[in-house]
Amino acid sequence: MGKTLAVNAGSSTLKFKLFEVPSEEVITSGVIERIGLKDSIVTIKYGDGKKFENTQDVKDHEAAIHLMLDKLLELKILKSYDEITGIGHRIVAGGEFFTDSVLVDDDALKKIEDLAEYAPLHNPAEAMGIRAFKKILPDVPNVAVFDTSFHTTMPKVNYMYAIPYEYYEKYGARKYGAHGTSHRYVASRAAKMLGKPLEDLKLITMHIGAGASITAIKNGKSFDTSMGFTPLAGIMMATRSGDIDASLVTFLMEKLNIKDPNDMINILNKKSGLVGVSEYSADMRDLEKVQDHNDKAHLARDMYINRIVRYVGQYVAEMNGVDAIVFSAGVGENDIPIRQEVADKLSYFGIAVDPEKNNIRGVERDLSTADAKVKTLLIPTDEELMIVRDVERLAKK
Ligand SMILES: Nc1ncnc2c1ncn2[C@@H]1O[C@H](COP(=O)(O)OP(=O)(O)O)[C@@H](O)[C@H]1O
Ligand SMILES: CC(=O)OP(=O)(O)O
Ligand SMILES: [Mg+2]
Repeated sequence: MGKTLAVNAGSSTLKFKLFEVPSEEVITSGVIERIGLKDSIVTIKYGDGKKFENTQDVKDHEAAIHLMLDKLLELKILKSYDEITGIGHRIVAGGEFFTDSVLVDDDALKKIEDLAEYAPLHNPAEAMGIRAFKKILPDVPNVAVFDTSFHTTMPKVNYMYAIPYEYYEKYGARKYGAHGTSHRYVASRAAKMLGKPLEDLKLITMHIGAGASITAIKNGKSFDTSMGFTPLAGIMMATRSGDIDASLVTFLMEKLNIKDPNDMINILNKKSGLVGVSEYSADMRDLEKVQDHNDKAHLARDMYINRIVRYVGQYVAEMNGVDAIVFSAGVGENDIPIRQEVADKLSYFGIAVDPEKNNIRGVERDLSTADAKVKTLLIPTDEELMIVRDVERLAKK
């Protein structure tokens, strides 16, 4: 018996769950949303139905980690940190180096920090989280669970870029993808909901939150995914551009008189996507509220939908078919009109969502109409459960 904490640092959020192990009972679950924006939202569920909620500014992930640690004691969820017997950390980039989760020693931590170029918005904050725990609990095992691991099954034809081959060999310039822990989880749930072995299915899983990616899963394995060398590629996101013509980078650097390429990448990572186009907000909730009288907010939502539809179409073609599509993560679990519009635009494939079934947030449900040829599923993701299982598997070795 023990308590394992799963820490999941996203680009705009810090999520955490404290589990009783091995029962996997959730003792506490918390989320700090809108990190770095005005009015961050802190929600912690604990005890028998108790809930702590507060709106306060949380300026970065370091502040979020400290807030989480303080609240665990303040709310008397823990008497002391010593009750924690294992910690699992979500790490976005593992490159070709980490094909599975690992127990974090000094070498692994250094490697995670060295991989920062592969996920600049994520790995530094996530490594900082590991360091924070190593400091307060030096003898408790930390396990790193990588977003990229699930995608290591992608065939070469799908992960290679059409650039000189030696850049792949020398520098690891290839597609790695992200959100693998989430895609893996929702795919296994989808197989259960469909009552079929995962190995027999073609699925398209849409993890659409602040960061967003779409994965083609064939025979239970990641076959292709929309994120690239870093999580900047693929569909449009909260603050990230998604796919653009690479020539725009140098063209805009010249126009904007930008000398440091990192400053340009920073614009594409942090000032683009929904917030860049709408000039209003990175949060879909804000855009939904104003879209009727704000043309740019409306355009941003329409572009977001268009990019999802494009990728689903691409993956239906690449897998030569699809059995089900899955909506998950912040937008996928909560934005009812976006789910409906995406499905309506994909009707050619036999995708059809029943508006009544779709009128729901955050629960597992088959949203399809009775005559839909391809199922549409709503599956809330649970990266933390996958993380805690890997802690159990590796810390006991
Ligand atoms: N009720 C809602 N309606 C529409 N969008 C929502 C809603 N709740 C959350 N979201 C969207 O989900 C995003 C957060 O997604 P999430 O997957 O939790 O984040 P992260 O990518 O940081 O892990 C928010 O930025 C917001 O756009
Ligand atoms: C990889 C990534 O974009 O993660 P998140 O959605 O949590 O920001
Ligand atoms: Mg996330």
